[in-house]
Amino acid sequence: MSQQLPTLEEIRRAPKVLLHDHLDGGLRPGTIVDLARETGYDGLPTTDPDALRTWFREASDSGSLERYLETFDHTVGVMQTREALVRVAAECAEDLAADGVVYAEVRYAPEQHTERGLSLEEVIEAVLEGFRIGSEGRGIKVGTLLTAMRHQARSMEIAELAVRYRDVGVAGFDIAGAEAGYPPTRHLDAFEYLQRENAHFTIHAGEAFGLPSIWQAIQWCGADRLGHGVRIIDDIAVSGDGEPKLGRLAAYVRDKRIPLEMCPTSNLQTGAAPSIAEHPIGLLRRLSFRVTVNTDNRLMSGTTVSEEFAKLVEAFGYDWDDLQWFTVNAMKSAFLPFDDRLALINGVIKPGFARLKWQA
Ligand SMILES: O=c1[nH]cnc2c1ncn2[C@H]1C[C@H](O)[C@@H](CO)O1
Ligand SMILES: [Zn+2]
Repeated sequence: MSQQLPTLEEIRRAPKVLLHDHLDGGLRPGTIVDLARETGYDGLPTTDPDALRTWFREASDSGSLERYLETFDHTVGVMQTREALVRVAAECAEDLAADGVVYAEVRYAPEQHTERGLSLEEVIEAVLEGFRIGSEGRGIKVGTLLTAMRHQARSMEIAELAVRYRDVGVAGFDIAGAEAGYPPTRHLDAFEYLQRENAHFTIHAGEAFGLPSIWQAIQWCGADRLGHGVRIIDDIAVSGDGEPKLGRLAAYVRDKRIPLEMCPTSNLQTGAAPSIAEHPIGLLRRLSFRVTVNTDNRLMSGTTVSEEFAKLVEAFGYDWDDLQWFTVNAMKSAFLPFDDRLALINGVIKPGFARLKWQA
């Protein structure tokens, strides 16, 4: 039985979907070193790419989201010119395609890339250009999500840009950054505006703060999806007989099929979960929540979508049907028109998994 479980090599060949990946959390270490040199950024902890890769992993293993976020100073620090943004986005598309990702939504906060004089529009256009270059001929489609930082006050402006660029590669909107102390309702005007505009958005919620954050994201702000959402587990009681009982919020999330953008390795690093084997994804999958599997930050977590899947296979014994279920869940939850989602599910994902299952 166990030898039939998907291997990392096989998983890499499966057509995968990634909904939660930060552009500034996925740079190649060598590119960071090049860009630091080219742009005169002198804050890197080391200029040796291998040592830098290790540094990011270790510095992100702090158990605190706030400390984890400090490592982004260095990636954001080198992403301040048009050339740097084009390169980083193009390489991101290349790396995802090389991992077998067929559809991705990659997010970043435009407001963090204007230190050297770029306008928000120039930032957005550079990233779109990079994704166009990196995706071409590689069997991947990449959309972007514009993120507003939750401790800042620019969400309305960023939301307006998400609407303005929605037909040319921007798929939606998000808020990110430290969660405790910065509730989603702080940005209610931006979310209400997006709803009036029939636009899509996800909210980082239920990662470093609990149920009130998830409740606000859904019931006040109207989020289409939840970034992480792991703390929904706090509204599920498992009694002595092992039978889970859902509270009202957990039941609502499941009944409404609200997608959970789960990022297991990232959660271990920020202390949102103790281990992969104890990660709430196991129970949430069993209860048929609309769970999706994501990377969050490939550099900080030293991971890929395939590696996240492989870790879950190891911890929970997931088979090809489970991995296909996560993938179809993600595709159903994408901020893409319904017929495009269906075309990818029926034309790419199901045939791709069928081939792998047949070979296994
Ligand atoms: O997991 C996360 N939670 C909250 N904020 C995050 C996470 N990963 C990255 N960020 C922040 C840091 C980045 O600079 C920003 C935009 O991508 O989003
Ligand atoms: Zn994130």
